[in-house]
Amino acid sequence: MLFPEGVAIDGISGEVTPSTDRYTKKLSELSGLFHDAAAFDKVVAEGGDPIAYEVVDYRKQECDICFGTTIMMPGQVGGEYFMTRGHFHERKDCGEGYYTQSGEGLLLLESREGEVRTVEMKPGICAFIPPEWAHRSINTGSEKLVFVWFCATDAGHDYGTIRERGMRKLVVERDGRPAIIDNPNFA
Ligand SMILES: O=P(O)(O)OC[C@H]1O[C@H](O)[C@H](O)[C@@H](O)[C@@H]1O
Ligand SMILES: [Fe+2]
Repeated sequence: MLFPEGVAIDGISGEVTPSTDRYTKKLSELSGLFHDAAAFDKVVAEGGDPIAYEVVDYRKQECDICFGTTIMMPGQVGGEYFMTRGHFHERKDCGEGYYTQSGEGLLLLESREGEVRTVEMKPGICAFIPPEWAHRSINTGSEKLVFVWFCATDAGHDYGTIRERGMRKLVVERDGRPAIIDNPNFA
């Protein structure tokens, strides 16, 4: 039987207390994601394989909804900002919400039909991710980007589609500001 509880979420650190699970993605685990492979190898080697992001869950299998935080470090690879892998949900009826607590970023979304949208990520903005839109978050700031996400417990992740062909757009720094450009490697 499940019991109600208040879960503390620290909007600066992203810590969830109590949490049920967590994982850390080191930059080296994101091989193939960034357009500049040589720059990627260099940042991994010279930066001591930094943490790119961490995900902390509050998830109970006996319940339909779950939530947690994603804590994204600032950083760049060949001018491209640190980002998450990006995924569609396995369940085609499942959307998601991302409520930014601190930092600044861009949520890059791509529909199955190939339409691209971005939603600004900053404190006070809750991004609505409809079903069947792939989503990738990108830390465009110089601080941690911390957001609370909530979705169906069994939404599932389809990483393969984005891993194999990338997303249509990249988010890079141009003149000190984020710019959305065509992905030259999009296949
Ligand atoms: O799973 P990624 O695409 O690497 O993104 C990292 C994580 O971001 C958010 O927290 C989502 O709600 C998670 O479901 C996702 O796993
Ligand atoms: Fe998701």
